[in-house]
Amino acid sequence: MQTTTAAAWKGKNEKFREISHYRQSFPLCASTSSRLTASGGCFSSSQFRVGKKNIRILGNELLGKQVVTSESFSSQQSRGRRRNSVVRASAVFDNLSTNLEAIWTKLRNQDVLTRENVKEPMQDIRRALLEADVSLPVVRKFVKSVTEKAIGIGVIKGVRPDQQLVKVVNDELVSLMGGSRAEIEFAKGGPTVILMAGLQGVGKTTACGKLALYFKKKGKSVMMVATDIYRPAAIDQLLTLGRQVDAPVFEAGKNIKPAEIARRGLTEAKKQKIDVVIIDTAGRLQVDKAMMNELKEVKSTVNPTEVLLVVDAMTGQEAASLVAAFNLELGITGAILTKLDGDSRGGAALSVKEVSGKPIKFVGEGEGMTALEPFYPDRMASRILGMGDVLSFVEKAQEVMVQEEAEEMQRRIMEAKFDFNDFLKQTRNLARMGSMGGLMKLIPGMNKISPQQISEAEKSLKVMESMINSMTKQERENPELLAQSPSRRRRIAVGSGRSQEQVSQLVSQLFQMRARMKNLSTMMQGGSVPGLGALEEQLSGGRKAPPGTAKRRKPKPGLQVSGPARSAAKGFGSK
Ligand SMILES: Nc1nc2c(ncn2[C@@H]2O[C@H](COP(=O)(O)OP(=O)(O)OP(=O)(O)O)[C@@H](O)[C@H]2O)c(=O)[nH]1
Repeated sequence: MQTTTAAAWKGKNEKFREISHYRQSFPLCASTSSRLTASGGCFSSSQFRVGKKNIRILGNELLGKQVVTSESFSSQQSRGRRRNSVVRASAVFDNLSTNLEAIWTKLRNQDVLTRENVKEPMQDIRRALLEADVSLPVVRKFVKSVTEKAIGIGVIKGVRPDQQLVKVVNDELVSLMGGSRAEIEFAKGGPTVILMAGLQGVGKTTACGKLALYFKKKGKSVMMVATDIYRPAAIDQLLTLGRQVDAPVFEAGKNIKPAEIARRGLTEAKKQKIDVVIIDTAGRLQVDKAMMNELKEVKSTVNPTEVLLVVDAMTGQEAASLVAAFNLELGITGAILTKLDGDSRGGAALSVKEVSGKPIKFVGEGEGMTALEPFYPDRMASRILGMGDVLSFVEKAQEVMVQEEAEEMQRRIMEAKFDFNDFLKQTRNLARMGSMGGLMKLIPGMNKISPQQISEAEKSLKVMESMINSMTKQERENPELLAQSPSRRRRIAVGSGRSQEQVSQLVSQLFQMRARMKNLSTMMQGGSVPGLGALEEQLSGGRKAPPGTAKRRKPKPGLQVSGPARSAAKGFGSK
């Protein structure tokens, strides 16, 4: 039978915690009318009043912490039918997925994505994300970034604008959730120590058991350490879970400081040559000084490899703020998002990384010990959009387009016809790909470029774009006109708000690029790529002034190009 947990009642969480604790601490139920069994469970059919609702308890489970209610039972029954892990996580995003689906249809009759026609879908996306309980600053940033990327795409042959938008939204969702999977760090020597932190009832102890099983399946030996000396039955709960997953639990009773228990546990684990030590800690109703100090003490005592904050998905964007707060106070390495199988709207999964800077490392999707999965941003994004086939179709079409463009570009390069239109197209292609970083990595020999150099290059490309936009059609197609005419260069400088020196430099760079690219293509045919150093220099923002530009001590009105570009630039320049 499926069960709903005490904490699984959004908004009634705390009440249920109380009930849960009553059930462990006192022989009477919270309703005062039902007696508890000796083991802490209710007799069946007890009544609770939570808010305005009467909740009837139908049965009790392990450790008196799980309750099946009349209300939860029917909804759980229908949910139970869909109980494989993929579908369970999708269920969290059901609303968001449905809302997004409706949005794509609004673009069906468009030819291309423009600032105007994406406006309405973007407002809808904004609303859908807010409804999913994603935090407002995150939503704003997301919408801005999707808009910019969407309108920069242009036409991709055979791909509809709505499909393009799906792809952009997918890519942005992935990057919002951290890009790639954040793995658990393992200690270089000695046991890997994982310190678990979190508020009361979020699923810390359960997550300890789940993690223990996860590592055991990976062939590691695991020990759990019980340092929650405050909650009655917390130690028993961990011992039971330990038996369930077949992992030893270190406990030293309740009359000893948590940091000392942790220290002794670690010593014992070292003695037994245990690979992974998971330390369960006490939760509080809210972040308070005493809790933080205690955690800090445990942390400094055991020097953990990982500090994982367990947060409840049902608290939505609050979960994200909590991760940020704990990170500031304690310093954490990541989060475990629990109860993603519940009625949450998914906002936490989307907000945590952006709000806190810390990744979600695992998600809990049920009460059972196997209901824990590593968090993969790309898989989660696909689940939200549910459009895997559209995504791969757009990717394929983009590849084909890039290839066709590349072939055309290559032809023009070979013929030394690379002009300012090509230059602009390339600049826009780079922008369309999000960041130059991704592209650079694909070019052999270019992956050594630092992110700072890439961002400088991106800035410098923007400057270039502004100057090219001030050129006439003729000048773009025929850069020789600019090389020969200082007055044209002056006009462009005024029009683009740049200096004449910058315009001269740009013109000079184009000729150098022409020559180098020609060089490059000849070399590539011969199998070597020695010209990349020069290209790298070009793209890193022209830090070194190209020879023959206005950076020379005595700028000349015409342009001269030296080095490898000399042959191509021959004939242009000077008055
Ligand atoms: N549905 C669902 N329930 C969960 C999940 N993780 C934990 N729970 C349930 O949430 C309740 C609280 O879990 P615990 O592990 O006891 O929470 P805790 O954070 O250790 O609580 P304290 O020790 O009091 O701070 C239990 O009933 C768990 O079965 C999950 O991923 N999904």
